Amino acid sequence: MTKELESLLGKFGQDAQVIEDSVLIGCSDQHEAWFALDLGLNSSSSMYASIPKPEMETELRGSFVELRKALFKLNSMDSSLLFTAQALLRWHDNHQFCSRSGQPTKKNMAGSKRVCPSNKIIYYPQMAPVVIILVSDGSRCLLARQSSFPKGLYSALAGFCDIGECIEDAIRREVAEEVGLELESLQYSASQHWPFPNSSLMIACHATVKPGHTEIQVNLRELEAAAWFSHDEVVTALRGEGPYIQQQNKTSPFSLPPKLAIAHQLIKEWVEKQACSSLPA
Ligand SMILES: NC(=O)C1=CN([C@@H]2O[C@H](COP(=O)(O)OP(=O)(O)OC[C@H]3O[C@@H](n4cnc5c(N)ncnc54)[C@H](OP(=O)(O)O)[C@@H]3O)[C@@H](O)[C@H]2O)C=CC1
Ligand SMILES: [Mg+2]
Repeated sequence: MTKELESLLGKFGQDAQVIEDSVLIGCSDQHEAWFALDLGLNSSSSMYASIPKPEMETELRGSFVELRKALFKLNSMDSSLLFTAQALLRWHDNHQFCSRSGQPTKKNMAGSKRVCPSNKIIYYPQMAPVVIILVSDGSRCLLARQSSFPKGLYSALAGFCDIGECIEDAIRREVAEEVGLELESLQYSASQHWPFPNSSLMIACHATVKPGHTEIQVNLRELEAAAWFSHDEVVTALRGEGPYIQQQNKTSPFSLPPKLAIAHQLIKEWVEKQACSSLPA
């Protein structure tokens, strides 16, 4: 495989030395190590900037796709490898220098850390903890959208944990800040590594509001809109069949995050719980 990569880089006039910038992202069932290498095709300042993207696509008989867009097509194993690759390669790119000495840092072979040769400080890749919460009032769930989301897409509330905060406090604060609601109960669901915008550890929970306390006050500095959605509306959106919703005098199909996003799993879990609780005893 290294030979194939050397020959590919050679075709584009690149030195095989760049392979040393690769990072270990996993291993196959047959114990073959998998590495990722950033060819820097999108960066004008990169040392690989001379590699023309269209020619590389022709050579590899494929096309480069933005990772966020690929989310709609990938399976969970490929996405997990690509998420690790994206997060780790970006971390190395952003930690080229020691923040104490200003000297260049050096990557270890696997790419699991960088060391400053002058003062021996070790830098490890970091993930920011982010809480993601699906709030329910018993029969409806609360979904919100930011202006940067694709039209009509609503997701669960999310936010970065502040320093010194536990997960429970971060959840209660984020929900209060973004929609002005007070939570009654919390239940952990699952977690996910998420490489956007940098490496985050998404911690997903279900939450319920105090009975009768359902009035939303949308914080328009953080969100474009937030609303309660019924079980039927969410089921229809999960099937990809709308319904249409009114948004800034325009109608857009109401849609939910892609299957690989933990928000999708939280929403699906909520729908299943609702269906079970409505069954006759
Ligand atoms: N996988 C999934 O299913 C989902 C993932 N997400 C992810 O969750 C993340 C957080 O959601 P979001 O609602 O944006 O968060 P927040 O509600 O915390 O709002 C984002 C703001 O928080 C501040 N902030 C605090 N700490 C950080 C940090 N470590 N990195 C970046 N910004 C920070 C920034 O404010 P300032 O600019 O004022 O400094 C930023 O603009 C997003 O990155 C998103 O990709 C969200 C929904 C679903
Ligand atoms: Mg938020």
